[in-house]
Amino acid sequence: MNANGPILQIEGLEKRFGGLTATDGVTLDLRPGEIHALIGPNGAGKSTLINQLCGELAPDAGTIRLMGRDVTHLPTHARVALGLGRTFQVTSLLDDCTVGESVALAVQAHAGGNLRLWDRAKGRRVVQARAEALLAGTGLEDRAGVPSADLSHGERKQLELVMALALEPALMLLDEPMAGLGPVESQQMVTVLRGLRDQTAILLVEHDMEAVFALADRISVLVYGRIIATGSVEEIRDNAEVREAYLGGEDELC
Ligand SMILES: Nc1ncnc2c1ncn2[C@@H]1O[C@H](COP(=O)(O)OP(=O)(O)OP(=O)(O)O)[C@@H](O)[C@H]1O
Repeated sequence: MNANGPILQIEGLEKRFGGLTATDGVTLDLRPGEIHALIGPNGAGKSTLINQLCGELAPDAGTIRLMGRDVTHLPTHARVALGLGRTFQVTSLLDDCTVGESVALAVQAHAGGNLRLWDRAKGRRVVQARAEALLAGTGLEDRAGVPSADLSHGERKQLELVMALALEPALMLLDEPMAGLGPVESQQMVTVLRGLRDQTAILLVEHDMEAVFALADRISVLVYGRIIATGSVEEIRDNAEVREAYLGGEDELC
């Protein structure tokens, strides 16, 4: 793969449900280190697109390339092995585990057989150190001993993100990371996501426009399954077609 080539290339992707075209010729790319937001009204086809990228839905036409590799017909686990990471709209944590244990489990799962290179004690220290490094700067550093069940909604979202990052993905698909967060938690999540730029490219599906404008390098706008515009925050804010389609032309996109 070309190191400066796109992390993700989607070309002419199509998905139909009976007579409804939920993904209608979507072409989109993600560059290394980029936060690319995907916005659009309810029912525009954002989840359908994400599910095709994950391998949970098979497209009817088009291609998906991950770091140059055609993954269109690969199963989810093969895409994950190639560097695809994701979080979910619904939290899916192990409530019996503490924050520290949860992250350590994810680190251990990723390290797999490599841990056998060391004796048990050394292996545990390596996992522990990596888990602490992942938690640093997330707002969860001081919560390592707390059971996941006792976390606030915002903290659970952060923990899921950290666990997904333990797998060192080249591309993270984030499905509404701000959903259900209060203003303080949202701000914290924005800070955490901004800090991830060096680690992974991010495709961010998000309704919270303040967060999108604060984070996105580029924004793509999906309406009725079609991308009607891709551009910088300023370009999208000033785009009359976007305002018309997204807000019924009533107001500025703000
Ligand atoms: N499994 C399915 N079978 C039939 N129609 C579906 C299916 N999944 C989604 N759709 C339809 O496809 C269109 C796109 O839905 P999708 O959930 O992808 O939109 P979305 O942009 O994610 O919406 P939201 O912002 O509300 O989550 C909608 O009209 C939806 O009803």
